[in-house]
Parts: sequence; C-alpha cells; structure tokens
Amino acid sequence: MKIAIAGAGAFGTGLSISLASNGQVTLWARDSDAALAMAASRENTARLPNHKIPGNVLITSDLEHIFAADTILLAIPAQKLGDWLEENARYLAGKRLIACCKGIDQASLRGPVAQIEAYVPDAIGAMLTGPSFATDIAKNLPTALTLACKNIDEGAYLQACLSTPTLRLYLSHDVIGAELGGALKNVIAIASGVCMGANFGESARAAIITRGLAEMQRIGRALGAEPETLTGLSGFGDLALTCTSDASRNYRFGLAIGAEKDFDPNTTIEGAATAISVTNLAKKHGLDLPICRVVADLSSGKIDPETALVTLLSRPLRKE
Ligand SMILES: NC(=O)C1=CN([C@@H]2O[C@H](COP(=O)(O)OP(=O)(O)OC[C@H]3O[C@@H](n4cnc5c(N)ncnc54)[C@H](O)[C@@H]3O)[C@@H](O)[C@H]2O)C=CC1
Ligand SMILES: O=C(CO)COP(=O)(O)O
Repeated sequence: MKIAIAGAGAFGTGLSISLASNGQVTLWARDSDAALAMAASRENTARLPNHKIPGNVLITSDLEHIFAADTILLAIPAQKLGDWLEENARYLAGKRLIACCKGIDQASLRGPVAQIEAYVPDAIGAMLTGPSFATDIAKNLPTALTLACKNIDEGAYLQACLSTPTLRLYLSHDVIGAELGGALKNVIAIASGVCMGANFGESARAAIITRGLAEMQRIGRALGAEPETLTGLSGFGDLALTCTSDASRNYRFGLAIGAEKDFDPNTTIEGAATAISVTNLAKKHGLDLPICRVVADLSSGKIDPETALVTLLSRPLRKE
C-alpha cells in the first residue's frame, strides 16, 4: 500500500508522524512555501509545533505525489473537502480515499464519505474518526479509532495497514454513524464550552453531554446509523473527549463565547458550520435538535449564552 495524506494541518501532520512507523508516507500541503519550510525544519511550526516529522515522510506541495498513491487520507476541513474532490476527481478514480475530517457540508448536507461518493463514485470511500488529538497521535500515545467502510474486505485491509503499535483501529461498516458521530460531537463540544465559559456549572455540562448524545442518536436513527456506532469510539468516545478538554478547539471556541471573549478566526472550528448543516438536516427530516439549534445561533452571534440557556430550559417537560 502506498499511503499519502492530503492536508498538512495539525491532523494530517500528526497522522503522517504516526503512520511513518509503518513505512514511507507522503504529506501534501497546498501551500508550497509551507511545504518547503516543513521539509527543511522537519516540523509543522504553524499547526503542530514541537513534533519532529520523521525522515520517511515526503513533504510536498506537488499533487502528482498524492496521485501516485493508492490510498489517500483526506485531512482537509470538511467544508473544503467537496471543492478539493471535485477539482481532483479525475486523478482519484479507483483509489482508496479515507476521510479524516469531521463535519457536514453546509451546501450539500453531506458527510465526508458521501462527498467522496458524490465526486469520485468509483473510489473506495472510508472514514477514520474517533477520540484523537493530533498531538497525542504525533506523540504515539495509545489511541483507538473507528475505521468505517461499507466494503468490509477493503475496510479490513485498511484497518490492518493503517493500525500502528499505538494506533488501534476498530472496524465498522456503519459509515453514516461514523460520519454523524464525528460531525455532531463538535457541535455539542461548543455547547459544553459555552456552558463552562458562562459558569453554568459542571452538572449542566453533564446534562449537555447526555442530551447531546440523545440528539446524536435521534438524527442517527433518522438517517439509518446503527445505535452502537453512536455509543462507540466515533460517537460517545469522541464526545467525551471533546466536551471535557481544553485541547479541543471546538470546546475552546465555546468557552470564548460563554465568557464573551474573542477567538482567533483562523482556527479550524468544524462544529460552527456543522451546527447550521445539522439544523437544516433536522428541518428536512422533521427532527427536534434543540442543542444543535442553539449552537448554530450562538456560533453566528444571533443569541447570547443567557438566551440559549432560557431557550433550552423553557422547553416543555418530557420523558427522557
Ligand atoms: N487537530 C486534531 O486534533 C484533529 C482534527 N481532526 C479533523 O481533521 C480536519 C482537519 O483539521 P486540522 O488538521 O486539525 O486543521 P488545521 O487547521 O490544523 O489544518 C487545516 C489544513 O487544511 C488545509 N486546507 C484548508 N483549506 C484547504 C483547501 N481548500 N484545500 C486543501 N487544503 C486546505 C490548510 O492549509 C491546513 O493545512 C478537521 O475536520 C478536524 O475536525 C480530526 C481529529 C483530530
Ligand atoms: O476531533 C478532535 C479530537 O478527536 C479534535 O477536536 P477539535 O477539532 O475540537 O480540536
């Protein structure tokens, strides 16, 4: 297997460091200056500082190197994935394309694997997702993720090739569940951050995590996901990590909203765009997802944390 990673942000870089323990890897950055600087310093100072990139990672901005691989991990933000796939579709036919991003596209309301299927229909699409900070992966700390692929033989092959001594992949065929878990946990992480930033308390945060999981299961049921996927690594596992750790950018974004502080607009916050996508998906399917809805409004500055709290608490009482 010849492995390449498209997207040299924090996650793409972390994955390249980890997968290099299995052999040669290509890491593609869209910016040629950034690729040259990374190749010279063997470090991604902008997105993943203080982690050495091994010598067997080829760092390049030349797409030809990506197209020479048979297996390409896509570590490009979810809202940019569709354009990238559309632009490069003719070179990606027949390849294994593994989405590593977490989100639902605002324009199409598709998850990352559905985007692959739409733009490169004869590729083998898969999803790599679950609880994993890029820094932990880069440090080769023990990590367990879900590798979801509809084609079980291809999935098993990818599971074997992409696992490392410290990165343990669990195989699933439930691509929809894996897509939804990764996308929605970011939305709920923003809500958790708002809760803590606004000093609503840890009990309230536990309620948000639990009721957030109920929303994930509700939309999962409507879209045909399997319940175990949403309580597994790619659902509950990632939700638990991201809703409780300052290392999460989505959580920190929520903290800033809650505390009414500014936040660096150049940070990748997948949950903000996905909250809007999910709210539109919910409308389409006649679902009530109140936490996702308030996160969409909070992220776009339409409401403040107090209004969000009142909105959630004043809803009619109901069965759990
Ligand atoms: N950082 C982390 O710990 C983890 C991130 N992820 C997911 O990985 C995805 C990427 O996130 P990060 O690498 O952390 O973000 P990042 O902000 O560190 O890097 C994003 C990268 O995408 C590139 N990029 C942006 N627009 C592009 C375009 N139109 N075409 C090609 N490349 C483009 C940027 O140049 C940058 O290198 C996200 O969906 C995120 O949810 C998943 C697990 C862990
Ligand atoms: O997905 C992640 C951990 O599993 C990273 O979360 P953030 O994008 O919130 O930093």
